[in-house]
Amino acid sequence: MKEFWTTLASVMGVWAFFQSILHTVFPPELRFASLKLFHRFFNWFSAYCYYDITEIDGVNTNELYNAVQLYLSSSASITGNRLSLTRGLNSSAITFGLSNNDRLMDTYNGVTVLWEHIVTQRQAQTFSWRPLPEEKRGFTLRVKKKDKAVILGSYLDFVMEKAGEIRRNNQDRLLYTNSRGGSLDSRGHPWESVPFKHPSTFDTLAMDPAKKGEIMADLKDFANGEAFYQRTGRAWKRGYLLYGPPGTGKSSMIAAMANYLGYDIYDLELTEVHTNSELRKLLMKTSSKSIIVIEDIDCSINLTNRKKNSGSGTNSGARNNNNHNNTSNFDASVPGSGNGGEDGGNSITLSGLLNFTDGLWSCCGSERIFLFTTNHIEKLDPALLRSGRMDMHIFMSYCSFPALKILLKNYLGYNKGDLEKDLEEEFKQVMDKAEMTPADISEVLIKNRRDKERAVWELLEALKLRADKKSKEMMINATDLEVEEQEKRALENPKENGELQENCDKRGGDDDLENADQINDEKIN
Ligand SMILES: Nc1ncnc2c1ncn2[C@@H]1O[C@H](COP(=O)(O)OP(=O)(O)OP(=O)(O)O)[C@@H](O)[C@H]1O
Ligand SMILES: [Mg+2]
Repeated sequence: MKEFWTTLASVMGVWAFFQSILHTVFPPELRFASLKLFHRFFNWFSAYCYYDITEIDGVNTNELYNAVQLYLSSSASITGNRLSLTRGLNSSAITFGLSNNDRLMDTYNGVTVLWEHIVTQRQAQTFSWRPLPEEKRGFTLRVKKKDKAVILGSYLDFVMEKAGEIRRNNQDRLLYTNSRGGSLDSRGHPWESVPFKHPSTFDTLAMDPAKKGEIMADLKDFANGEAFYQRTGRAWKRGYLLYGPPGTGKSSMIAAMANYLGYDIYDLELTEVHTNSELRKLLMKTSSKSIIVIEDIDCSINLTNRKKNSGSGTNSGARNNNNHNNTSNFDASVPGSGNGGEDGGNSITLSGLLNFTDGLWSCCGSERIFLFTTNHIEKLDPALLRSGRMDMHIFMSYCSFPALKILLKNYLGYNKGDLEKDLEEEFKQVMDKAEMTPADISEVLIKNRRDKERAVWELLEALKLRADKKSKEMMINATDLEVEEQEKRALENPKENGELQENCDKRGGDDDLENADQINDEKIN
C-alpha cells in the first residue's frame, strides 16, 4: 500500500513538473495551437460531427431552436422515455418535449441522427441592455460525417417546415400585439402573444355569398400560390383593405380569414410605434403565414401627421392645413424616400407605413397578408389606395337580405324555406332601405333567441322603423340641399334674392315634409 502511494505521488510530481515546463517554456499561442491540433486529431478519427443550436443567437431568439423543440415534440410523444410536458396559458394543446439533457434518435430518409437537449445555468450576467433567461438552453445534433450533406441540405428545412405545420394544426392561432411599445422581452421579441380563439369563420360571417366566395377563393389562391409568385417575380404577400361603417364585420372578417388559412395575427398598434425604423424592426420579427393588421388606419395616420404639422414650425408651409388628405400626402408618393418623411425620428410617417407594406423590407419573410381597416375610406391618402398597394378593397356593407339569411340561420337555426313567403317579401322590401348593420341585427336576434317568432317579428319592426326614419332623413337632406343651392344662386345673382327670401320664409315657418315638396314644386315651376 505504501508503495502505491509513493508511486502515485511521484507520477503526480512528474505531471506537475511537465505542466510547469509547458507553461514556462511554451508561449500561450503555442499551447492553444497544440490543443487545437489535439482536437483536430481527435475529430479526424471521430465518425460524427456535431451542430449546436442555441436558444438565443446573439441577442435574438433562434427560430431554429423553437422549431426543433416543436418538431421533436411530435416524435418524442411516440418514442421518448422521459418527456417534459407543457401546456401554455389558455392553450388547448399539450406539448411534449425533451427533458433537460435528454437524448432522442430521429430518422430521416434512412439517416439516423441524435438530438440532445442541453440546459446549463447561465453565469452571473454582466451588464446587458436586456435581461437574459437564467438558463442557457440548446440542442446538439449529432450526425454521422457521411450523412452531413443530407442533414444540411434538407433535414433542417424539413424540421422547420414540419414545426410550422405542427403549430398550425395542433396549437391555437396566436394573436400578437406590440402593446409593450418598442421594448423587447428577454428573448428579444417586440411582440407579445396570446392564443387566438376568435370563433368567427366564413360560415358565421354575414355577407353576400358571392362576395364571400370571391374572397375565400382569393385567399386560397394566395396561400397556394408560392410557385405563381416565384414565377412572376412578385413578393409573396397580399394586401386587403376592409372598409365600411362600424359593426359591419371588419374585425370579424379578419378573424375569419385567420381561421380559414390557419395564420397568426399581428395586431399592429401604430400609436405604440415611435419611428419608421421601429416599424421595420417589428416587421422583421413577424413570422410567415401571418396576417399583419392595422385597424382604423385613418385614425393612426391622421394622428401622426397632425403631430407632424404642429411640430414642424416654419417648415409646415405647404402642408399647414389640417385637412387629412393634404397632410398625409406629404412625401407619400415616394414610398422609398427613406427618412425623407421622418419627423426628427419621433413619429412614423405615411411613407414609413408604405415602406412597411411595399418596400424591400416587406419581403423579408413570405406568405404574409397585410390588412388595413377603416370606417372612412374617403379620409385615406390616395397613396394608400392606388392600385397595386392594397390588392383588394372589400366594402363591408350594411346587412343585405342574403346576409340576413345567414344571421337567421346562425342565430335562430332558420334554414332555406323556413321563413314564410310574405314575411320574406317584407324583409326584402325594407332591408336595403333600413341600412342596419349586422351588429345591430345580431343584437335583436340574440335578445330574443329563445323565441324565434318574436325575434323575427321584432326584427322586422325594427327594420321598418329604421327604413321609415331613413327615408324621412333623406327627404329632409334633399330639401336642405335644395335651399343651399338656391341661396348660392341668389348670392351669385342678386335679382333672384327676393324669390329666395320668400322660399326661406316658407321653410322657416314649417319644416315638415309637405313644405319641402312645396319648395321643390316652386323651383320646378
Ligand atoms: N358581417 C357580420 N357577420 C356576422 N356577425 C357580424 C357581422 N358584422 C358584425 N357582426 C357582429 O357584430 C359584432 C361587431 O362586429 P365587428 O367588430 O366585426 O365590426 P367592425 O366592422 O369591425 O366594427 P368597427 O368598425 O367598429 O371596428 C361582432 O361581434 C359580430 O358578432
Ligand atoms: Mg373592428
